[in-house]
Amino acid sequence: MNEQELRERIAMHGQSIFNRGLTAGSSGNISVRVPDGMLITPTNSCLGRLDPERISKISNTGHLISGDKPSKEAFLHHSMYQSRPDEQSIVHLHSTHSVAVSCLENVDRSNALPPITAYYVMRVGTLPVVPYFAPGDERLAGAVEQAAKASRAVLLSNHGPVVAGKSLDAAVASTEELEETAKLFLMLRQEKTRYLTDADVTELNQRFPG
Ligand SMILES: O=C(O)[C@@H](O)C(=O)COP(=O)(O)O
Ligand SMILES: [Zn+2]
Repeated sequence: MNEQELRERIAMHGQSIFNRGLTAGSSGNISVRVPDGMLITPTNSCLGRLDPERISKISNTGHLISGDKPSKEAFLHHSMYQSRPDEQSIVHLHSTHSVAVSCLENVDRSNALPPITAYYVMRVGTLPVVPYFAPGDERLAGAVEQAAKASRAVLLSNHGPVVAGKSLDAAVASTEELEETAKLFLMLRQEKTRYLTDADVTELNQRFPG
């Protein structure tokens, strides 16, 4: 996809995400790598009403090349790309059930969600939880960079998910699957539940690597 097509696809996904209530107001941000840096949604923009021409383009050193002022989380996207050189896109949302899990006191901070379904294991895998810092706090960079070495998805405490993918479509699909699994996890909290076993997870990772 060329840069113009990527801009249009960011706007298309933003609108779809917003229209389905997966993030509200001006929350969330989306980025895609381009050869000379990244495209990222402007700060305070509503994902449902993005203008492809105004999407920010920033260099690999963090300088604005064109478009509106970038998301305040651009540094966080940059850190995640550093940890995951094969990933091409990152999505951060305030999707309700994922945010709810990020607020639980006794969540497993090495992996917030159990393997409930095969598709979750294939699309997300593990979900380390990063300590709380205010949005835009640069201390998030180091924490996310470290956590993302082992997982394409991280959960920011009392905030929400950040998910990388090998394409924009893949990053969006993984973020949606994470949200559905967070919802199932919360629905099943009072129920005796059979999660997938370690052997099931190993088999899935062998059958569907990457
Ligand atoms: O929660 C926040 O403030 C940010 O993480 C966010 O979701 C939206 O920030 P901008 O991308 O700067 O609009
Ligand atoms: Zn946020």
